[in-house]
Amino acid sequence: MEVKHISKVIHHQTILADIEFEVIPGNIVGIVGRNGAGKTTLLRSMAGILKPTKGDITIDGQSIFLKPSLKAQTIFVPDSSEALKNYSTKELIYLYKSIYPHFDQQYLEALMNRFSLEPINKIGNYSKGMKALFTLIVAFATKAKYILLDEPTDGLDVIIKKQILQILIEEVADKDVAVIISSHRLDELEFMANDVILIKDGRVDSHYELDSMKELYKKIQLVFETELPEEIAENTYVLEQTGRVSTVLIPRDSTAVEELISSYHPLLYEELSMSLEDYFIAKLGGDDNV
Ligand SMILES: Nc1ncnc2c1ncn2[C@@H]1O[C@H](COP(=O)(O)OP(=O)(O)OP(=O)(O)O)[C@@H](O)[C@H]1O
Repeated sequence: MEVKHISKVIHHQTILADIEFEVIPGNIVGIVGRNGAGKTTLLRSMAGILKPTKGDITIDGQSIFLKPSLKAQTIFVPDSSEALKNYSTKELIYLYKSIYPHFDQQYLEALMNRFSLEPINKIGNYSKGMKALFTLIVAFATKAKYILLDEPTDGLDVIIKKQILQILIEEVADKDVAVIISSHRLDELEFMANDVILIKDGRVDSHYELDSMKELYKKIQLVFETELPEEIAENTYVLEQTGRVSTVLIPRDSTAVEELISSYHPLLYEELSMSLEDYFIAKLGGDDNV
């Protein structure tokens, strides 16, 4: 799937501006950004639900807006299953079968069994976690190639989250599908996604393959006789400072910053492993929820 320079303007407000990237089956792509950055609008555009003001979404080179049958290769799972709450599981399966020609009911039933989900007369009566699991299982049962998930693990307990992560990873490893996830949970994305796209004010601020991103920065712990020298604070990203102990990020290839640090003779200089979360906190400024 190619996202080709899409822009979306709603009521004279630019929600998305010139977004471009490619999604290759076999990958999990994380879309991160602060509230209101445009993640949901982007996912809904990729599913063909919203038509961009400019640009196009193509699958194998063909526009999903000019060839609507291609939309059956995508499924968008919203962050709240409110819209589905009055359906029974049976009705929902019937509905999805009519939209997705390759819907795999056997697979759905096998996964429902595995996660002890009984068929129900009203999906709204499932617990929040069961609803999330069920909608995810249904999404994979559609056999769509591009699964678009809006905050799939938001508000779920650790056990359900693990189950969801497990299904995601198994699906992508075994089948020719791509999963595109918007999430605030950077620690989970780090575990799952190979590709991370940071959206800021409707634009792609940065797009990194996880491994190459970790090569850009170095996380170090520093201890000085007194508190962190101001000159160092100004030339690094300070992640944390407790008394004389500071944790900072520095560009990996910057000898100038390394020299600056050593000129202050730290009592301790230790490299720590860097997480995706560290990077985004530095990039977006001091907020765990990007
Ligand atoms: N139909 C609409 N009419 C007017 N404004 C809209 C519409 N849809 C989205 N917006 C605006 O576009 C911006 C991006 O919204 P979007 O829901 O895509 O962001 P998001 O990154 O998914 O946010 P969140 O993390 O809070 O879900 C917001 O400022 C929102 O108010």
